[in-house]
Amino acid sequence: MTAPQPATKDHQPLILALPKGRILKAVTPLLEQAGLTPSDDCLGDSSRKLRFPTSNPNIDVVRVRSFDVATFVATGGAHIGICGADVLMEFDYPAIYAPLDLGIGKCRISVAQPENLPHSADEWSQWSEVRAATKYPAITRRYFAARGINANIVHLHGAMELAPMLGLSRLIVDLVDTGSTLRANGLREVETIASVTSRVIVNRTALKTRPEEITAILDTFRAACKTSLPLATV
Ligand SMILES: Nc1ncnc2c1ncn2[C@@H]1O[C@H](COP(=O)(O)OP(=O)(O)OP(=O)(O)O)[C@@H](O)[C@H]1O
Ligand SMILES: O=P(O)(O)OC[C@H]1O[C@H](OP(=O)(O)OP(=O)(O)O)[C@H](O)[C@@H]1O
Repeated sequence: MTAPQPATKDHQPLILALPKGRILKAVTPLLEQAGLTPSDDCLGDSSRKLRFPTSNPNIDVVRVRSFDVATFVATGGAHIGICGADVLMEFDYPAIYAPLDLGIGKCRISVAQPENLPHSADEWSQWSEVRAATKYPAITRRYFAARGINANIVHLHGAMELAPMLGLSRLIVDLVDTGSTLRANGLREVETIASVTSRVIVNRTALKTRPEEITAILDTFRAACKTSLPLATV
């Protein structure tokens, strides 16, 4: 890649949307490898700033909630982003192209229920309705609809594991990695809906209007992934 030239009035920096939290930590070594090190205050919690320059004068980073990364990229507010496949599956935005799996943020999205209930998904074939707590209403509806079951959703934004014990729902649909959060709350995984890793995502229009710059960034991420993948796990 040729040395990046500074952005000018007529040539605005590309915006890369990153999720705060665990993915930001995991992706930092990849950003460094890709020559996109954000300014120091991007990684700390003390700054109230949300937009940061990087070591590449043509690329600025914005730090947003993980679900909002997809929305910023789909609407064109950001040209590129990094987010979990769970978020992409939930929104299914046609404006987003997800060309690169970074292999970080590995987990799965699963259905879980209290340990003391019969735990075979076969039992569900008897049901026409189920109440499920989740922050993934679309994924949950689709999953149960494919089995002929109408899912009544209790839409939460965290602590889904509390829902069955407090009578909000029979099931939850949530992310599982080690399974320790489920176990600590008397739940067990019944079925995996999908495996999840984090992807580099691109706004399709931006890819058409600024193809060389975006392809160059994708190439640097690809190269960075090859060299640092074994270290870059959440
Ligand atoms: N336990 C986990 N193990 C590995 N990856 C995870 C785990 N939980 C979440 N992820 C991945 O990290 C992404 C961000 O999750 P994180 O928990 O950091 O944010 P969040 O709490 O969902 O976001 P916010 O605080 O913005 O609502 C998820 O979309 C998923 O792809
Ligand atoms: O299987 P485990 O290794 O226990 O990981 C699963 C937990 O991780 C995520 O929560 P997170 O830690 O991000 O907290 P929050 O979403 O409730 O804020 C997810 O929502 C589960 O609660």
